[in-house]
Amino acid sequence: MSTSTQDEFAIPPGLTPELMQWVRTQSAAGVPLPALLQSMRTAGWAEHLARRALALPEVGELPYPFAAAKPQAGVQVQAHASGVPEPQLQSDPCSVDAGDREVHVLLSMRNPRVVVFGNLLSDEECEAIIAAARPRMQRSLTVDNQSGGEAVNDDRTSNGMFFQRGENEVIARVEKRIARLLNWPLENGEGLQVLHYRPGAEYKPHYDYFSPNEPGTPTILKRGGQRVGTLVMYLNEPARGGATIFPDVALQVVPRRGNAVFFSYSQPDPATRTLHGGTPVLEGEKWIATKWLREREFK
Ligand SMILES: O=C(O)CCC(=O)C(=O)O
Ligand SMILES: [Fe+2]
Repeated sequence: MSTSTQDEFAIPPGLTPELMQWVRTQSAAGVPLPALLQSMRTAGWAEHLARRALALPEVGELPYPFAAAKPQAGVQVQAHASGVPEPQLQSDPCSVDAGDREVHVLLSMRNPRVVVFGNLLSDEECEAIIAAARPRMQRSLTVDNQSGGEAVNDDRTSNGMFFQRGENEVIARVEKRIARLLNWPLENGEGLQVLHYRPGAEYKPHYDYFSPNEPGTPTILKRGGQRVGTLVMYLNEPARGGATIFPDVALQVVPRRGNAVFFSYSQPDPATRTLHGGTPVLEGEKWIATKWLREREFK
């Protein structure tokens, strides 16, 4: 008796036909899921009902396709098809052709959108990037009032430097590979940033997008718009500590040379659940290269 047509328009318990129609219209117009969720919260919908309407997993529940809930008709669960970088993973491949290299897919999470890649960089490329960055590292230390010496900065205790886009042959090759892997124009990428963490150094949890409420943000956005994605590439391996963590979903990515963690955010909003940080290095040191991706050309 039940047909797929009826299923498509079935109204989930606790929701109204008007609401579901609104969801379908908004979704078809390309409004991202985090924005729809926020609108429904603002309109007074209970969190579990708002999530039900959007076919989003309950807080603490596994995301689709692991959850029992199926997406509602017209709702794009893959809200990242346009507007943010996204690797080509629709056919569940074990590896992706990034032009000059087969990159392995090690983990794929939908909400937040996180993908862990293996074999993105060769050992030689990691070494070359560290060697070129090392003499240019800036110490992000502050003066310690107590000792008169230098003390580490509270939130970000690594040292860093930026390369120009395409600055040398290795950088240009890697940038081209990233553009292909993430289906995002090379010109929308910021210059590669290299960070070096010594024991005790960390990067406290933060968002990579520019907070809409900060006075300096409009000026920053003139150069290419918002950040919409991040690729953190591991250039070496600390002996202990130094993982990249996503506290909202208790995910911990362990640094492994040549691997990378990618995440995207379709809104500058905590609803994207892309809060992340680098835990303190406990033993050894940690080198990473970060590529931030903007909405438009970054000049
Ligand atoms: O050190 C890490 O693993 C995270 C780095 C990070 O958050 C960033 O570069 O934006
Ligand atoms: Fe970050």
